[in-house]
Amino acid sequence: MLTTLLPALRDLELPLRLRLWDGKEIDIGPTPSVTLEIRDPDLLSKLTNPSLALLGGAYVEGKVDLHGPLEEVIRIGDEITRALGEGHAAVPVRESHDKATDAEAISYHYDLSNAFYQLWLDRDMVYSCGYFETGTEDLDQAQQAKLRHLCRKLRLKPGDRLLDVGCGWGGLARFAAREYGAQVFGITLSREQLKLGRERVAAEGLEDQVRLELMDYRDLPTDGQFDKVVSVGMFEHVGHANMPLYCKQLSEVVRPGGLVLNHGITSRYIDGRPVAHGAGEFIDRYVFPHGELPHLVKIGACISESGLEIVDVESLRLHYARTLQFWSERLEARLDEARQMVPERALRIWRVYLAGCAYGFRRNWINLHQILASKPLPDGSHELPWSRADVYR
Ligand SMILES: C[S@@+](CC[C@H](N)C(=O)[O-])C[C@H]1O[C@@H](n2cnc3c(N)ncnc32)[C@H](O)[C@@H]1O
Repeated sequence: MLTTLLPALRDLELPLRLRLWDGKEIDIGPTPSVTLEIRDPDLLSKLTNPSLALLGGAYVEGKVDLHGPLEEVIRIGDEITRALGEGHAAVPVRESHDKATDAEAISYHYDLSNAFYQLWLDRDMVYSCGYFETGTEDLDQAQQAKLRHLCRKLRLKPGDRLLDVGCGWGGLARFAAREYGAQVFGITLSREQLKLGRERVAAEGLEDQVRLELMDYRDLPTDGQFDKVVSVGMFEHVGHANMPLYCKQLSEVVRPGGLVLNHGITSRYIDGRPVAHGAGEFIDRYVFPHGELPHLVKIGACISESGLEIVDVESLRLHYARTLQFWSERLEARLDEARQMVPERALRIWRVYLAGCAYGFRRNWINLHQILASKPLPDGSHELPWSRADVYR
């Protein structure tokens, strides 16, 4: 098998060294910066037709070990896959989503360990794309700027009733209450998030303003009681099939004249098929089971069909690449501590996922869009100012 694989790899001139199960080392190019240690001989035959799902899966299952900077490992894995991989056409995923399946998928990812997430997220544990106003900010600054950006787009003011759909550990809810005087109701499907989220609300003495609950978006009261609705990094879990229902919920929970802001990852492809070369397959199998990404035009269509009027759209793709780069570097710097918090298998999954997604956003495999929509008043007017100038003041 090596006789087929080695010439093909050598043609790519990658700074890669192979270390075989018997200790033998083969340099693929000059001055290798990355060593791929193949521990399972059966893997060799599969490497003649690799995919990112195969490589990532082999690492997670301990069939290979990776040595060298993770960013470089991912780049080399992508180059090998693109050059040698074939027959990995990505097919659009259309899974059915019910409450029980979604709750299980959410628990798998978000109930992993609060301590682990605390290790590499910012101080407010915001688990979504940051906002870099100049590109020189650190992670804490970028996440605070993102929370402010969201609140400004929502034109949040004291006393506003804000619903945060998929509130995570409550960072935005506390920010909106503390900085803008809003009354916030946040929902999550993760028990661990809820526990720590509530502790943090109490620690800040914000119980009168912030209520966090374990609730599915499908169970929200649809009586238009909220002035503003925000959903950040949540709709990736909804699924194509339920997207119209999700948008209908957003439209029905907000009062006429109110605003809805949806912030989330969007597909590069109109049909929402996963990223090529097996990256999407890896994410679905190991990271976000049942996650599905719609294209901007699809979520846009659903929002419009729900009766909301889209008033502003912003892409933050490179902001997410940078955020993920921070998360990945912060985790890489604290691997020994992380090993005390989660099983080795989970650590391997999260390492590949964070570095891989940073790479994917940088390469334009996926995007991130903030979509601001207004629920028109009966006469068709809305409550927004004439320009966006106030967002940047
Ligand atoms: C990536 S986290 C984002 C958390 C938070 N918005 C932030 O930016 O830090 C996704 C959140 O969506 C929530 N979520 C996912 N599916 C949900 C559902 N069906 N109903 C309610 N919340 C859900 C998860 O529990 C989690 O809190």
